[in-house]
Amino acid sequence: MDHSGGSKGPEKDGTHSVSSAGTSMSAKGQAAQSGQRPKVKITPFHSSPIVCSVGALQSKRPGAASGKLLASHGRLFVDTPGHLTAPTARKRLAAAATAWSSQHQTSCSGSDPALSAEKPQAHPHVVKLSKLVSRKSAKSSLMDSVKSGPASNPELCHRQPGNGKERKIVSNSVKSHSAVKRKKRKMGMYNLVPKKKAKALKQKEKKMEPEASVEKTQAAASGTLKTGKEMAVRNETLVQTASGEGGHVEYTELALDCLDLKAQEELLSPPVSGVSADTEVTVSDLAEELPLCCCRMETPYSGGSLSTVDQTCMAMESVDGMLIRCQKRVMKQEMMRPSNTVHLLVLCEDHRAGMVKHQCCPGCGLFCRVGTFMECRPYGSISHRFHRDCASVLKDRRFCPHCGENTSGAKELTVLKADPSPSVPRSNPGVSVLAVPTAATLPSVPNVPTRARAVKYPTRQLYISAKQGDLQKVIHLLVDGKDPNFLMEGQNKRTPLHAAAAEGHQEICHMLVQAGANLDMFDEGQRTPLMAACENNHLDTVKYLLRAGASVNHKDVMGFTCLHLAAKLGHCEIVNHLVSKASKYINFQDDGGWTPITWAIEYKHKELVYLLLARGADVNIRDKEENVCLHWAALSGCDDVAQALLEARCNLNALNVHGDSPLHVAARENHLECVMLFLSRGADVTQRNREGETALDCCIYGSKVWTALNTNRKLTDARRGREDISRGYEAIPITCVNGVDSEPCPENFKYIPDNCVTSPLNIDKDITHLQHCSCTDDCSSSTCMCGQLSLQCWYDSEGRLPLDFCQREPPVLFECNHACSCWRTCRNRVVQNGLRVQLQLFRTQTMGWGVKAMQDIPQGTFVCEYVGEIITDAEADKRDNDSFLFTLDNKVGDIHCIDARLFGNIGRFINHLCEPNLLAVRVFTMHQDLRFPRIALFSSRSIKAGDQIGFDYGDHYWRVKSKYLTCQCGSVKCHHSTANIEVH
Ligand SMILES: C[S@@+](CC[C@H](N)C(=O)[O-])C[C@H]1O[C@@H](n2cnc3c(N)ncnc32)[C@H](O)[C@@H]1O
Repeated sequence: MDHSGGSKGPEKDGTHSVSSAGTSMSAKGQAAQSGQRPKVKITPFHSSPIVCSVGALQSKRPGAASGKLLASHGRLFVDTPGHLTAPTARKRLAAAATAWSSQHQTSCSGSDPALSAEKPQAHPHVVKLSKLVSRKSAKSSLMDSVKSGPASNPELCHRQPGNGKERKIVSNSVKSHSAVKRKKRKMGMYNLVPKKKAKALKQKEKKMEPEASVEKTQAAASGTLKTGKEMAVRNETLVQTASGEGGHVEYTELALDCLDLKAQEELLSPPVSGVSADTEVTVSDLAEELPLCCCRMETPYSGGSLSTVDQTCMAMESVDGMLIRCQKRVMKQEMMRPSNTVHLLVLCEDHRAGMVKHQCCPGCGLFCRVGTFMECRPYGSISHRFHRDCASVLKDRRFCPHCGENTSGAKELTVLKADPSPSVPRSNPGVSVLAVPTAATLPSVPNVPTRARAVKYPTRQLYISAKQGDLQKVIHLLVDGKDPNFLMEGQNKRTPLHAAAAEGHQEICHMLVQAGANLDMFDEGQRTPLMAACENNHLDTVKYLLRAGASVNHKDVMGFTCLHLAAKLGHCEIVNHLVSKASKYINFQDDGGWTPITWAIEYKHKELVYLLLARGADVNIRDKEENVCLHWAALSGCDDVAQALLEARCNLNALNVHGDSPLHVAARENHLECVMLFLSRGADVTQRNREGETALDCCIYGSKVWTALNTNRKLTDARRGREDISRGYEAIPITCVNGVDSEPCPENFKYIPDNCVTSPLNIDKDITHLQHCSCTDDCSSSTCMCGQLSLQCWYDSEGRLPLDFCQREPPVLFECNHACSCWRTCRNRVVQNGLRVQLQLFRTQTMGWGVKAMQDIPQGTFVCEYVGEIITDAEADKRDNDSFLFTLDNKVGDIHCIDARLFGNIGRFINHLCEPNLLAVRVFTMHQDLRFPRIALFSSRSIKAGDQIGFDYGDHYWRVKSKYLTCQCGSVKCHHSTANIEVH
């Protein structure tokens, strides 16, 4: 490339040797004579050897240098599933259904304003490209690794609801068993049966059967007694005052824990039919024993430590269609229930007392204190309360579910307001309306025929019906005693609640929950019913499950939360609801380190991305490959999402583990819009990844993305070059301007701040050969205070040469260096400190590029060094372009040159001035090999800001060059212009 700029004519020929008095340039006359192409070197010095410095040559002195609750809210039903007799279930489910409807009505909220969050403008550059260069998503690879299945996950195994629960139940039985041994309880698991009534019942049953299945109970009881004896059964006779009859009634209490486990199970569980599905059972199968109450039974609590929430009474009152749950604090953890057809309850003292008084209906488990209910008074003052529909039915005859007495003697009572009974004070602050309110909008519970179980279904039918949304059948099956927590084989061990939630059958969900379904059961993938509802976009079901107490922060085997699932699938309303309920989970990371917004970005759910941004999603969270959200936007090619992320301050220059920036990813994926956006935001187009690739290297050659990147790089280089041609290598940036023509900033050389060599020159840098200063104090000008003068300091306190510095025969300067005893900050170090004045490369009118001062420069100031490639004179002769040769000829040994043609600094652009303001001085700093001085340019007079700086190339130079070139310095005193030459 042409650097000569305004230079006129060829400059690469003519061998000359010229010297002048002040400064000189030399040309090789011998070479010219031998026919070689002449080389002219700038030699502004006299041809005298370097002998000026005091002691410079004579004093080389060697050696002188010296980083769950398993149960849901209000549900501790972790033992046996609820077994509902037909009327009980109907009643209870109807109440639940009423409650459901109200809840359903009140739960559906409107959309969130966040959904209408500000949407960023799409980037105007929209050009489609054809080919994608993609790398397998790290996400998929990580996903693969995560998909190893739940079996490998210890937490999953631990939480396997089926296994865990079964183990737990067994464990608890054993635990309670051993607890009996350890501790004598006053209230144990007593089966309180009035002897007489038991006898009466037996007689009645005898009359009624033969087909009645009392045998079953008897068998169990028999087993009970047998085992009870063996286990030292505690038999007690209780005496109750029967004021109505004025006599005493004897009750025999049998401790249930004296039963063997199998017997207990038989007593506490519904009859398990071995009949296959769809097989009609016989009449004898239909016969059942009359279930009597166990209001005085108590079961030790076995669910571990209870949370504060669960320390409240679980008693439910039914008042005018409203279910009201007592929330008083419980004092005892032992559980009670009115019959084995309903759940075990932890009760407050009031309700414990009410339970013992038979005020809780064995059919539905609701307390009978307000409203209309039946009262059986078998013995005058003894009151058994139950609901009309909850009476036990046998052969179309109805019996008190507490004692088995015929209900013909029972009376219907209506208590309009709170029972004045002290057990439940009217103003009891511990009683409140449940979070699940009641209303009348639930589809009416179908009328399940009492005892009409003509068909037995397998438990799995409950799952199927729940999935199909067959509410009637679900209720029927629950009434039939099917386990609502049954794990469906072949369906990832999901429960009926999973199935109902996944299909959005919230009314079935409610029935299942009411029947004891665990809200947070995991399937094989460690997913909960809430997750199933979220994944399938059933907002109402999600709302219901959350209100019912489902946990929102569970993670599945891949670490997904509900939010991840909903975000991945773009379920905006679900995400909005989840975030509104539990915003703290918005930045949860799954096993790949991805947050919900990462998934929304990757799957291009723009509205969802905006929603999550508005909700405060963190866009700079790193995934396991160190990607931030912008990497994923670049991968998906959504420039408007990328823009929104940038506005949310996502890091444009974030690098992942591969060293890729978002620009790399967008370029590789050929997403032009994203590439343009990133470039417009200042993405670093020169950034290299770990494979050394820039974004330009990653894209398709010749594509529009390639064109955009290539153009940008050129512009970037040009801009940077204008801003600082030294590329940051100088302490002060050197700007480049061109107000003359269209010539761009020079790029045909490599800017180097210090001289370099391209072939070995054996510069002597032996420290023992270095002159040194022994000053331990400040090195002062002219005279070293240490008294062992070896280096003379020419610089004044401002680091300038003195005004009387000999410009005609400038002395050679030796600066202090590492061999000296002084500090690095000593005064005798100027040239080695580099550029300190503001300079600018500018385009001259007649001399090509030149250099100007951008500040006032006092005389004697070090301005810059002439830096280039140090080559031998012979090498210089071989080179074509001599425009940048500066000879180091010092008459001491081999001649060398500095060629700044290929490697140089700002000095290479300094022109010749016939009235120079710079003076070239030979300086030694880090070595003192006299063949290789540094060429330092000092101001020979004061320079004004804006003045072009230049030195005298020497008469020799012009003698040679005048044939081809006339000086364009413009000085009235110009010695080398054509006119002046003619004058001379
Ligand atoms: C070391 S370079 C200086 C930078 C040069 N002007 C450029 O554009 O790269 C020396 C060359 O600059 C040009 N030059 C320097 N001083 C000049 C002057 N006084 N008159 C004419 N040309 C000059 C000549 O072409 C010379 O060969």
